[in-house]
Amino acid sequence: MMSSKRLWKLFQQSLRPVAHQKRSLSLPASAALISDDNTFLRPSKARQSDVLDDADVDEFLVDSFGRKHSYLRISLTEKCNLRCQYCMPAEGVPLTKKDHLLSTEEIIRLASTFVRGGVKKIRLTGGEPLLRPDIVEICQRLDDLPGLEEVVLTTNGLLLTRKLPSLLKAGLRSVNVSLDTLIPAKFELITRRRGWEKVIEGIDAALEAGLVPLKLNCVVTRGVNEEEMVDFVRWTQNKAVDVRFIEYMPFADNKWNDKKIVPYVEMLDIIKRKYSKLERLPDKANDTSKAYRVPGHVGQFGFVTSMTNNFCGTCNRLRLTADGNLKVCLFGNAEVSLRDVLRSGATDDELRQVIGVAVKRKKKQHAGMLNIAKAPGRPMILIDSWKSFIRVFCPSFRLLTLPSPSHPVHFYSTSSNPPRDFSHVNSEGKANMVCVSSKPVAHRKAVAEARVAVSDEILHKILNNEMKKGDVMAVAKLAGVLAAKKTWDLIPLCHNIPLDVVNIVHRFDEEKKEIILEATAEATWKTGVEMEALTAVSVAALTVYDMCKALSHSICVREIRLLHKSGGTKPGYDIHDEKQ
Ligand SMILES: Nc1nc2c(ncn2[C@@H]2O[C@H](COP(=O)(O)OP(=O)(O)OP(=O)(O)O)[C@@H](O)[C@H]2O)c(=O)[nH]1
Ligand SMILES: C[S@@+](CC[C@H](N)C(=O)[O-])C[C@H]1O[C@@H](n2cnc3c(N)ncnc32)[C@H](O)[C@@H]1O
Ligand code: SF4
Ligand code: SF4
Repeated sequence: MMSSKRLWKLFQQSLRPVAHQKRSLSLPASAALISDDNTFLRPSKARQSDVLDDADVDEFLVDSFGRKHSYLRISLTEKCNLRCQYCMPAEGVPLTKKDHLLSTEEIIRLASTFVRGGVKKIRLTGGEPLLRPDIVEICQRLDDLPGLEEVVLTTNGLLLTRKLPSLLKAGLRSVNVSLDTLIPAKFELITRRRGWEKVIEGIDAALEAGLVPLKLNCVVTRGVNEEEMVDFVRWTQNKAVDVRFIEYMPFADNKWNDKKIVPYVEMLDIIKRKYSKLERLPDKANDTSKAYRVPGHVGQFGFVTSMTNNFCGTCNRLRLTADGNLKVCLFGNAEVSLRDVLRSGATDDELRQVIGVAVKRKKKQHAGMLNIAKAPGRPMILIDSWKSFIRVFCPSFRLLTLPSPSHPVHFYSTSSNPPRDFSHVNSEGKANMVCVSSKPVAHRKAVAEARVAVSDEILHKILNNEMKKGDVMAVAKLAGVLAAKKTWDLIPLCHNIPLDVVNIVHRFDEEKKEIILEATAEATWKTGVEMEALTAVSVAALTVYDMCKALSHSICVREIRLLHKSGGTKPGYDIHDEKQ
């Protein structure tokens, strides 16, 4: 069988001719942009319409509500050169170690898996994406991916003037720039840094380069900038900008309470006081923004209403954090580490499988305003939102969600500093299901026992089958057999083994007042059945408890243990040998 490395190499090689061919295409007049050194910029890929075509999205990118995910947002870094009050603490966020972040190659590899699955648009974000030294290379290599229609970027604009020419050459198609105020001193207050003039320069550079309409992101916060909205709307008179007023999103870590939110309807009212006649523009499918225009203005404005009027029904977005976690929802806490899956040498199919499981778990909509406000982490900068929670409440916890039985390669990692001494968690903190593909099929047998200590009265009633709930031992044995068959469902890293037989017997030790349950499991397979035998007696013993608990709660399940194990390649185990 071809190794995944070889497969990947072949895949990359197969991309090159296509990429070269694309660069030699003649430039459509509308896309002809001239850079500052007077050379033609890289042609943007042609798009049929403003709406992403999601017709050919593969099943693994379709969630259980039928939403097709054709839009991927990749956070390139957690670092930022601003400290916006609503986003970051003054001291910045704790940074992930460099080798735990996705490398250039890993970003491209993961992106290509998504793109081959039907992703048409990739937005680079962060942190501040322009701080990533390889941003131009990433842009260019993403643009080379056949099937990807556009690579776009969200930035705070500080470094935009400097980086824009090379980014455009690399194929960047559009930019969203964040700007919350038109007053330089207020900029410093909101972002805790200087640089308003640089952002304005960046905006002008983008407009001059023809990136119109240029989307501006303006987070509106009560008591800070809501009165400035009319000034922004005035800006749209002569500038080809689309100012999006964003409802401030509260979350536990940004320490601002939800009273800071200015709801969409209130924002609209404030603007209408100055501009009474507004034109409501049609919203594009999957748009986060409700669009308006003052009649006669060149530009437009809109509202991103995540808090009061969610747009989850048409959500087509997935996110990749800088350390490689897939977030299926901005506000979801469960993340799957695609970096870990990738670094374990997974094939493309395995990656797709893992992504598919996560996508299928995507919720219908976000958890509502109040729950969002309580959510740990910083959803907008795409850092692992559970890190802080786990560190505080459960420092040694590494495996957030355990593997789904039907999807063996399914790693949920929450830490970059894993323990070293667990056999089923390797040195990178990954869940490690032992591969048994090379093991021989052999007859295997295991016997386990459990003891249940009961009162005289209970023992007497069981012996005489007088318990009100029914025949205790018959029910317990049945429960044990069912449990054995479900062992791989219950014990996370157990294999699914086709059992030949499970047999449970019991005897009474009247002197010790114990019921002794003994389960034998047998299979002809590649791996042993001791977990099946142990699960069988455990559940049988618990069922005895359940059947009898009306009479006493001092029933004690004890000594669940393996008595015998044989078959396969390793020497057998027998409790009697151990005693000798
Ligand atoms: N609820 C929710 N809000 C989002 C999501 N993505 C972006 N937003 C909001 O949109 C704002 C602007 O984000 P941008 O990075 O510019 O991306 P965008 O507006 O989605 O980008 P395009 O629609 O591609 O232009 C953010 O501040 C969020 O308020 C999302 O998936 N869910
Ligand atoms: C997290 S930033 C990353 C990209 C870049 N640093 C920037 O600021 O554009 C992406 C967008 O999220 C927005 N954002 C951050 N925190 C937010 C919050 N608490 N509520 C609403 N939007 C927020 C920012 O204004 C920005 O437009
Ligand atoms: S919103 Fe963007 S610019 Fe502001 S702190 Fe967050 S990541 Fe940095
Ligand atoms: S909150 Fe989640 S489901 Fe709703 S639009 Fe955002 S990412 Fe999509």
